[in-house]
Amino acid sequence: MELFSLIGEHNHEQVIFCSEPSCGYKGIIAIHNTVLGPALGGTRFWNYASDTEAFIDALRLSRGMTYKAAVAGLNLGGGKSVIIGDPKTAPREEFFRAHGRFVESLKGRYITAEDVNTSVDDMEFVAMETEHVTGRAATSGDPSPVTAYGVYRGIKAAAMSKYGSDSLSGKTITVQGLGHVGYYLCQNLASEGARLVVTDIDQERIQRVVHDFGAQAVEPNAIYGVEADIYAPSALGATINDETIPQLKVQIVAGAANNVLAEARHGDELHRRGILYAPDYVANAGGLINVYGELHGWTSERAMRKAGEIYSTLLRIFELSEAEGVPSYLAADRIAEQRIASIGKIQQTWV
Ligand SMILES: NC(=O)C1=CN([C@@H]2O[C@H](COP(=O)(O)OP(=O)(O)OC[C@H]3O[C@@H](n4cnc5c(N)ncnc54)[C@H](O)[C@@H]3O)[C@@H](O)[C@H]2O)C=CC1
Ligand SMILES: O=C(O)CCC(=O)C(=O)O
Repeated sequence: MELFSLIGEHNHEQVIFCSEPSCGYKGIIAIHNTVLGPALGGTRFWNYASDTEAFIDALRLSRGMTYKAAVAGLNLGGGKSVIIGDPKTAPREEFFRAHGRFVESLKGRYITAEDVNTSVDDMEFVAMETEHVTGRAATSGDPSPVTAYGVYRGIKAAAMSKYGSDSLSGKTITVQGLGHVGYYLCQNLASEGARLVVTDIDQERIQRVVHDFGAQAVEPNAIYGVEADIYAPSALGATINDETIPQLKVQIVAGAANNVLAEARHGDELHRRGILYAPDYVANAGGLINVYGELHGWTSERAMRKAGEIYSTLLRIFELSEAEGVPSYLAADRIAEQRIASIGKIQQTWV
């Protein structure tokens, strides 16, 4: 593997490999682009099969954050970090304080927060070593309810574009992943009368959603073939791929997961089949909006209001996609790239 060719493929600015042998901590911090501001993105804790897999995940996730911040109109760049290890057995305080020290070494170029398998409690350990951490207990807390609300608004926008009405009452929605975001997403959807078909690899999480929202559960791999209106991927990425696309019997794909498309060409394929795709980084920007508030005077009302705007942002993207005859993921990318380019030019003036 040629490291610099991978870093150069999407113009990442910086990647740091971090190690603390005393506790076995191994982490990677990837900064994709800081034209709009410091790179903000959560920390994912995952038992990666290889260091290469972790490295590529950090690259893909951090790039997504650049686009997410740009389209949401935030003054943030894109970054993300991953910790390699078993989240069930690793010593939390040692790992997250070690991670915090490496975040601190970047002096604010990278700001962290929660992601898969990391919690508000973990961020408190990070905060013992650096101030460049958000999603703190005393301020904005767990971003997941805001992320879920934004995804819910995104699903409604997709319904409006596809069906001419944004009502989700009576619609069948499949939800994959019932963790921090997935649970609250189901709550939002159920409260509007949607019929939920759900899956997870964790039985307890399934039972909670079946019990609380009357959802029907299916096996993890059966979710793709369920006849439904909308598929909401809300676990890990790359679930829209060569294997799953032919199984889909839905009209809309809109969920919380980052990097839903295994490759860009899978977005082209959804478009070709007439399946409306709400670009992941647009639909799931609520968490970023929430933690961004921590840098600029956070209030719950402001975060929810701004996350609600995901509805109009997505409608704009769907309109652009239709007007220009391009897939929705490309329309979103264009909006992000235009903002980064134009603000980048303004900032060339020395002040
Ligand atoms: N937490 C947040 O505010 C934000 C999260 N996201 C993204 O949303 C997704 C979910 O995040 P969280 O809910 O925070 O993570 P989480 O770790 O709380 O939940 C993920 C859930 O997915 C399940 N899962 C894993 N593999 C699966 C599979 N193959 N099939 C079915 N279920 C599976 C896990 O058991 C877990 O319940 C991730 O892709 C994350 O990057 C994006 C923006 C913000
Ligand atoms: O929501 C968060 O925890 C911070 C932002 C982030 O990492 C994400 O949107 O994926």
